[in-house]
Amino acid sequence: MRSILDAARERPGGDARVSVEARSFPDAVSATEADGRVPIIAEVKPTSPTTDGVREDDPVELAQEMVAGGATALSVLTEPEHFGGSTESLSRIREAVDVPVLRKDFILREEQLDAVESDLVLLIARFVGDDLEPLVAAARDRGFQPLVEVHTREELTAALAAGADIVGINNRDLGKLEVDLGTVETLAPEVPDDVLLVAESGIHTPADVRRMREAGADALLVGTAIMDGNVRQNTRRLTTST
Ligand SMILES: O=P(O)(O)OC[C@@H](O)[C@@H](O)c1c[nH]c2ccccc12
Repeated sequence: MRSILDAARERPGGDARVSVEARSFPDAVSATEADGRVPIIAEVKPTSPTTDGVREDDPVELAQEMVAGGATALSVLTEPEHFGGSTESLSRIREAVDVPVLRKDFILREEQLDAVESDLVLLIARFVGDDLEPLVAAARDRGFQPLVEVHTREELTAALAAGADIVGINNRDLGKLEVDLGTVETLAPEVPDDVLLVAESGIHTPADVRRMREAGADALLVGTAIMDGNVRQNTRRLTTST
């Protein structure tokens, strides 16, 4: 199989520039907090390089179950070759729910932002390098709320310099694929208070949720632990683990 990045480099952009009216993620996070729940971004991830098997259920039904379980927002993989995602399922999901939807993909070039509408769009600092600042601006110009993903202190510095106001700290090292929840604990103190901090990956139990919240995460991005089994119950268990 081609590497994720080789595949991403060749993926086309959209035919026309999109202009989205984004559902506010910060507002959704505040509303969840006011409701006494933990803000969780639940991820629709049919498969991944670190998961066994493929989940064949209708992605729209999975998404609706996540919202019924109290998810604040959804993350939808649109990468086709390694994660079983599609831009089409993202569009169908976004139509079917009211919560903000994050497009999870490996965007490297501005035109790739035009492949599909979403509320948030993921930009991975490690992969975009020096293009981060122009991509953040290009995403905002289209109405997207960019979520900039980092894993190291250098990437966090670059994300803040690029003007990111929603930062995801990935506990998974995308090079080695190893997960360490200590990543968020180490880097969270460096994130300014006016930046929304999302803890990503490797969060499985209510104890993990509490640990990431204590470290300072405003919201948590959870894939595997929600996709594995009863999606609504799994989401509920994590959104109520205060
Ligand atoms: O399944 P997990 O460990 O809960 O992780 C979810 C999410 O953080 C992970 O899918 C992810 C984080 N960053 C990414 C970048 C690309 C693809 C996937 C990801």
